[in-house]
Amino acid sequence: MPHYVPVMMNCEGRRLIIVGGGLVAERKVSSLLGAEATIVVISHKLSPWLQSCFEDGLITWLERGYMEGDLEGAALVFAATDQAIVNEAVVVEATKLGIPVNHAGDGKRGTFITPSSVRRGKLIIAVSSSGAGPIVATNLCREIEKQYGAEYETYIDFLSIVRMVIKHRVSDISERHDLFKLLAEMDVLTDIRNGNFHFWSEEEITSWITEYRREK
Ligand SMILES: C[C@@]1(CC(=O)O)c2cc3[nH]c(cc4nc(cc5[nH]c(cc(n2)[C@H]1CCC(=O)O)[C@@](C)(CC(=O)O)[C@@H]5CCC(=O)O)C(CC(=O)O)=C4CCC(=O)O)c(CCC(=O)O)c3CC(=O)O
Ligand SMILES: NC(=O)C1=CN([C@@H]2O[C@H](COP(=O)(O)OP(=O)(O)OC[C@H]3O[C@@H](n4cnc5c(N)ncnc54)[C@H](O)[C@@H]3O)[C@@H](O)[C@H]2O)C=CC1
Repeated sequence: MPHYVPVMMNCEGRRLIIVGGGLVAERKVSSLLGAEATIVVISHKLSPWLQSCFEDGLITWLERGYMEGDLEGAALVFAATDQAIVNEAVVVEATKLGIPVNHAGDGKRGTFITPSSVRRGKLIIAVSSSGAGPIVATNLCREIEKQYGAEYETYIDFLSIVRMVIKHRVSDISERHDLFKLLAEMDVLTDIRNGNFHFWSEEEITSWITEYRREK
C-alpha cells in the first residue's frame, strides 16, 4: 500500500474533471463545490443530485462517454465510472499529461485518494485509511463531528483575525511567537459555548498586544 502524503489543494479557477455521473461521482463533486473551480462532469447519465447541480449551474456537463483528449487543461481528474476499462483509460491519459488522478475503483492505480472529512468553516479535519477501509475513515469522521461542533468555525475565524493583526502590527519575531502562543493557549472555546464571546475589534487586539508588552 502506498505511503500517502496529505496536502490541501487550492482549486480556485482550476478545471476539475469527473468522469462518471453516479453515486461515487456525486460524492467527489460534493467535496469540490465551493472551491470556486470549474467542475466538469463527463457521463451519458447523471444521478438526480448531479442533475440538480447541473440545472443550478454549479457544474458543466458533457453528456457523453469519456473520449481521449477530454483531460487537456485539467488540474485534477477523477475516474469514477462503473467501467474498469474506462477508468483505466482515464488514468493512462491523465498520467501521460502529468495530471493528478483519482481512481475510484482501485485507489492505488491513481495518484491520489480522497479522504473522509469534517469541515467547520476554515477548519478541515481529513481522515484516511490509505484505502485499507474507507468505511473506517467515514465512521471516524462521524465521531469527530460530534466532538468538534460549530463553535470551531467561530474559534478559527477569531484566531485568523487576531493572527492577521499581530502579523501586521508586530515585526519582532520573538514577540510575534509569544503572542501566537498566548493566543493559542486562550480558552476562547468555553466563552463561545457559553455565549460570552465577541470578536475583538482592532482596538481590543492592539490593547491586548500593549498589555503583553507591559507585562513582558
Ligand atoms: C481508495 C479510495 C479511492 C477514492 O475514491 O479516493 C476508495 C476506494 C474504494 N471504496 C470502496 C467502497 C466504499 N467506499 C465508501 C465510502 C467512501 N470512500 C472514500 C474514499 C475512498 N474509497 C478512497 C480511500 C479512502 C481511505 O481509505 O481513506 C470516502 C472516504 C471519500 C470519497 O468517496 O470521496 C467515502 C466516504 C465519504 C464520507 O465520509 O461520507 C463506502 C461507504 C459508502 O458508500 O457508504 C464503500 C462501500 C463499503 C466498503 O466497500 O467498504 C471500494 C470498493 C468498491 C467495490 O466494491 O467495487 C473501493 C475500491 C478499493 O477498495 O480499491
Ligand atoms: N471510491 C469509492 O468510494 C467507491 C468506489 N466504487 C467504485 O466506483 C464505481 C462507480 O460506482 P457508482 O458511482 O456507485 O456507480 P454508478 O453505477 O452509480 O455510476 C456509474 C456512472 O458511470 C457512468 N459511465 C459509464 N460509462 C461511462 C463512460 N464511458 N464515460 C463516462 N461515464 C461513464 C455512468 O453513466 C454512470 O453515471 C464502482 O463500479 C466501483 O468500482 C464503489 C463504491 C465506493
